[in-house]
Order: sequence, then structure tokens, then C-alpha cells
Amino acid sequence: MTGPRVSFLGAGLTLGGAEILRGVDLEIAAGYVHAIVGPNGGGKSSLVRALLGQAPHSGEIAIDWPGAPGVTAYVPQALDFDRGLPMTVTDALAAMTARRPAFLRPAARDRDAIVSALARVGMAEKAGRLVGALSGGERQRALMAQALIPEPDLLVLDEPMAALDEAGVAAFETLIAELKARGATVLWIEHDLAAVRRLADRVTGLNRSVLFDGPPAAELTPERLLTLFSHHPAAAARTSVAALRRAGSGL
Ligand SMILES: Nc1ncnc2c1ncn2[C@@H]1O[C@H](COP(=O)(O)OP(=O)(O)OP(=O)(O)O)[C@@H](O)[C@H]1O
Repeated sequence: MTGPRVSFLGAGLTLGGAEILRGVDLEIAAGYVHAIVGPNGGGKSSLVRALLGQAPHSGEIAIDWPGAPGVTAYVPQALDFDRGLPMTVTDALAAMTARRPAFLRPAARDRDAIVSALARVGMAEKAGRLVGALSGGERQRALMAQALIPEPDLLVLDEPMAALDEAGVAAFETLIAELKARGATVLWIEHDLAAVRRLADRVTGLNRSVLFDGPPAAELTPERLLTLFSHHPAAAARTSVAALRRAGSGL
């Protein structure tokens, strides 16, 4: 199975009287790692929520599978849960991924899949830890692990690296390479422009509508970064310098 092609045609979204997205035309090619970048509040998370059917949109959003529909997985920006929940990481993953009632022990096959997914995100030793005791980066790794069960054909990631340390970033990069080698389509919201330059096949700038779209090396120019993240002059100067530093020497 290879991943699907995803297309947005004149997509719009209005929430509580506010226009969040307008006339979004965008194509995510099958098997591509496609990054979405843009300023805070630009509508990136809303775009993926619309794609996942969680927000009412206008226009057209289509997922074209090469054959029968495959597996779609989503890694949200953060996980809201009760910190006092007496549940281990393994139990939480079982509840999120298994098709059995949560009060039954996970089937052996499901347990194997959980062990393997946790190992892929470097969390093998944390399998028995209570979810409420996880650090921010560990929670993010656990969220990534749930998206690997079963192996996804379309993976939607909302800032998956925000809390990751260096080892976490390395594990994430390996995973993306593995998914890409399998032909999965990855739609990836990211603020780390250097990572986008390293890993993405294509990048789209979004601020309510599409600002630019193309290969990262061609699109993430210094001028582009200046305008993309400039809200007011002093913040713009700070942000652009930081963004340029992060984007690395290739610029
Ligand atoms: N239910 C809602 N009602 C009204 N406005 C909303 C609602 N949900 C989101 N918004 C607004 O839509 C805008 C876009 O939000 P969204 O989370 O999609 O942005 P984003 O590009 O993902 O931002 P960030 O980079 O900060 O994560 C924001 O101004 C937000 O306040």
C-alpha cells in the first residue's frame, strides 16, 4: 500500500463568526513528506482538523487512496488528560489503539505492537510508567507511538517535535524516513524550519490561505522567512534572526 494523495480545493473554514481559512488550494502528493509552516494562529491545526472531519469546512477536501482506503493516523499537538489517571503507558496505548473493550487485557498481538511502537520512539523502558508521570517530551513520544499502531498510510502530525530532546528528534527523523520508504504520505505541521529543510519534500506556507508552496530549498528563503513571521517590527526582527539561525547555513 502506498499513501494517498490529499487535495484541498477552495477550502474554507469559519468558526464562531471568524474566518479561519479562505480559498485554500493545496495538493499533497502521494508518498510525500509535506510540511505546513506559518505564523501562530495562521490556521494550520484548523486545516488538519478540517481534513480529519473535525471541523466543518466549505469547498472540497479529498483523500484519494490508490486502492481500498488505508490507515490514517493523527498526532495532535498536545494530549489533555487527567494527570491522576491510574493508567500505565502500555494500558493507555492499548485503550487508544486496540479494538477491544478497555477493561480486557490487550491481546498478545496488540501488546507486541505496543512494545514495538514504544521501542521505535525510544520509550521501551517507560512502558510500565503511569501516563501522569511522563515528561512533556515523553508524552509527545507516546503520542507518536499510538500513531504507529497499526502502521499508517497517511500520517498527520501537528508539531510533533516541539518538546523533543536531541535523541527524540533523531528517533522522529528515523521514523519519518521509514514511513517515507514505505510510501506513506505525511502531512506535517512544523515550526522548526531547519527540520523542514532536512526532511520535507515540499513545504506550504499558510496564513489563512496559501502563501507559497514548493520545495523547501526554493521556498524557505531569508526574505520569505522575514515576511512570514513578521507581526510587528521588534518581534519580527527577533523571530527572523532566530528562524534564520535555525534554518541553518543552507540559506
Ligand atoms: N472554535 C474556534 N472558534 C473561534 N476561533 C477559533 C476556534 N478554533 C480556532 N480558532 C482560531 O483560529 C485561528 C487559527 O488557529 P489554529 O490553531 O488553526 O492556528 P495554527 O496555525 O495551528 O497556530 P499555532 O502555530 O499557534 O499552533 C486562531 O486565531 C484561533 O484562535
